[in-house]
Amino acid sequence: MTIGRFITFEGGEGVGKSTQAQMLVEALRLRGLGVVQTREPGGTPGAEAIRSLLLDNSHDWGTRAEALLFAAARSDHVEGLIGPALDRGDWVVCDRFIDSSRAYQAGGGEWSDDAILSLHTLGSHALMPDITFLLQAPIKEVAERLHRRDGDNSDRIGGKPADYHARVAEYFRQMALSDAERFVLIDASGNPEEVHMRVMRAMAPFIGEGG
Ligand SMILES: Nc1ncnc2c1ncn2[C@@H]1O[C@H](COP(=O)(O)OP(=O)(O)OP(=O)(O)O)[C@@H](O)[C@H]1O
Ligand SMILES: Cc1cn([C@H]2C[C@H](O)[C@@H](COP(=O)(O)O)O2)c(=O)[nH]c1=O
Repeated sequence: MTIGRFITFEGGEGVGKSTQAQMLVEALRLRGLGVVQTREPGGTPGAEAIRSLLLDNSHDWGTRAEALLFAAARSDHVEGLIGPALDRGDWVVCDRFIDSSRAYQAGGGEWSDDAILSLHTLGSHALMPDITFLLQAPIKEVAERLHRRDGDNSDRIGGKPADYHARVAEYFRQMALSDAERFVLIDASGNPEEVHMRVMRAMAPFIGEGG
């Protein structure tokens, strides 16, 4: 008998989070588990509306408004979807969560980690994932994937300068190193099936396949 777990995928733009989240959801469902698949910013109608505001290139939000909007979207998402799913005993697989705010708005931006976590306490009862997969792959490989998918287009945050994204990547890495119980570092290079195998190897103890 397994209990529902809250699993998040984190990492920089285009590293393969959505692809791996989808593959994990299918693998868990094949094992008969109830799984809710979701993403941030978004996941509920209210949070999806905030997503459009945040990522649309038509308005350049200041760093304060940006962090507050991400926290507001997350609050609606936790209250409307994630919390109820976990209460039912379902598994939740989420593409990005609080660690993205820590990496992008604190690591890449001007907020402190404490400030971001305080907003999370106010907005979302400080809910933390049970397992966080941090996907990492060489910049060149990821750039090729992004170019194949998006051409020269990017959203407001994806289009920020390379040094911003380098700070975000380093912050993700530091978070993972300082919380090795929750984070699992995944080598996201190679084809999607190879990456999925690495994720499933790390999942084995949680789904009773640890041998
Ligand atoms: N292991 C892989 N090898 C090659 N291509 C991949 C791999 N994983 C994902 N892709 C492709 O790379 C692109 C980015 O993948 P995906 O959308 O899963 O990344 P993401 O991290 O969720 O992106 P974003 O940060 O923009 O949401 C997609 O076109 C996807 O099909
Ligand atoms: C949750 C969250 C996200 N972001 C940024 C990261 C990305 O640039 C976009 C989300 O789009 P994608 O579908 O994952 O590419 O938003 C952020 O800055 N802070 C956050 O908390």
